[in-house]
Amino acid sequence: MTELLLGTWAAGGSARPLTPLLLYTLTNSTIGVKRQRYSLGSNPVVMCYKMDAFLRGAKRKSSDTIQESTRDNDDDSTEVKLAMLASLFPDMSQELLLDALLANDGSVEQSASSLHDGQTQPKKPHNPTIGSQMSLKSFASKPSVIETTGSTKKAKLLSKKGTTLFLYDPLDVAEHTPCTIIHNFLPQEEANELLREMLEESKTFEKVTFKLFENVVQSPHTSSFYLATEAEVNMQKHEYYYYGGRLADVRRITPQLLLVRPKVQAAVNKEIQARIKNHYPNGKKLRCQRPDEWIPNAAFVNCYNGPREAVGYHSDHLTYLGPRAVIGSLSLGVARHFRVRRIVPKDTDNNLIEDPDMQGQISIHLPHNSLLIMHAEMQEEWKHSIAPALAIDPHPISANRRINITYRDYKPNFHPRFTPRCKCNLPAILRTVQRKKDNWGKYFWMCHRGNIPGKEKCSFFEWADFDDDGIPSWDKARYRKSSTPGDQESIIHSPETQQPTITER
Ligand SMILES: O=C(O)CCC(=O)C(=O)O
Ligand SMILES: [Fe+2]
Repeated sequence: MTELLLGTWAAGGSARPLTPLLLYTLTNSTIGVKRQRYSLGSNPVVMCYKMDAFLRGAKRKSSDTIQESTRDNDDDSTEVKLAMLASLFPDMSQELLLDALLANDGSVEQSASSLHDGQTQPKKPHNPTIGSQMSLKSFASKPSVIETTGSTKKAKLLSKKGTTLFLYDPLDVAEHTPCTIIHNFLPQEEANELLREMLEESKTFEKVTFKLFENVVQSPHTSSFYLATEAEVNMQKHEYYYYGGRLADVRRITPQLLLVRPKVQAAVNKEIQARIKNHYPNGKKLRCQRPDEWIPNAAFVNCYNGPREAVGYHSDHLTYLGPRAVIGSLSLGVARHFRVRRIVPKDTDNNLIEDPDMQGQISIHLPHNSLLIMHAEMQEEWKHSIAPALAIDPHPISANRRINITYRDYKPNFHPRFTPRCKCNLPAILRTVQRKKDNWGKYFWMCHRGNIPGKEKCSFFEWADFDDDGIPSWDKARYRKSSTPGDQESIIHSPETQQPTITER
């Protein structure tokens, strides 16, 4: 089946962008997907950290035993399996294929035959154009009761293996996911003005081009990155690395983005406190969560032009945000569905250590002018995606487009001048053990040079050491020594940081 799939897209030799599902086919080598050349001409390779979902399965040396043990194989292989099914059932939605896969315990063959025979009755496709706000309170379900990580009370688990739970009500979102959603976040005209501004900007956004195995491929949507000052733009372009490469398209913040920023900052900080009080054990922040104010000093802006544009399941990279990062994500224009699912660890015998229903997919409806806050437990323990849609409601201002602005707090003490460097002398990336029970939740640094075409990653691996407040061990030893005492935030604006400083390593 793999042969068939790859044969389909690799044939002919003419360059064409890969679809999201075909991208998934390349993410894992463990089930025997062959590496094939796929030429996209001479596009420069720009790496983007948001493409984690597509890159996670890049080849590794068998000698890297610790890294091997922290691999995220199952998650990747689900995506590969989905792509296989998609090649056989091109007219079926990803959601239905996933349902079939989950109902058949991950077997592609069984899923294919049940879909073929009509045994897996595809649920009536959820119509993403429905705008009514439903609440789970109207459903009398009998949920199993499971203690979820970081919750003060026993949360009712409503997600089910093999199904998608659709959430619309902010109270349901807060209870069943690590997110908060605020509808009608901005005054209407302000939201529309920001949307117009970003639509204009997005005319020059590009698909991120990156390397997958030995292939150069493109992301299934366009994006750009915004910072407040010219100094920050330069610093970002020259000092920060994303999968072994640098971001080419980094821009100065626009007037509307600037106007909205303090509102996002105030709302996110308020919601962080509410989350801590109402959802975390003993009303205390999580270990490694920063106690200081969340400052949105950077924004990734994504544009999804039409229902097929998407982003695959991934966790956002913590390399420059630090552990337990919080992200404020503003949606404008066409409403789309934001999918989240828990990463459930396995024991040494590869058995799930939790109720399989914990892996059930949850879909959060993101209408125009909604602010979604991904809380501190999100990136380490959950994955998220924007799935391709069957249909969309055109928006009066943006037609088929959705704009998404993810405001992020780049922490000065996670600037690449301070983070560990691998043996290739590149800043390492920060990851978490997600799939394995052993060392689950532990942070580590590793090389990501293997994502540069023609380059191999090195064997660098180092457990990360953060204190209760998420402050890295080098903070005292290195960071404080070389920054203005008592003024850590100033480092991000400091002209001296425009010169890469690697002497301390
Ligand atoms: O478009 C969205 O809502 C999510 C985008 C996202 O996950 C990202 O930028 O990392
Ligand atoms: Fe993301």
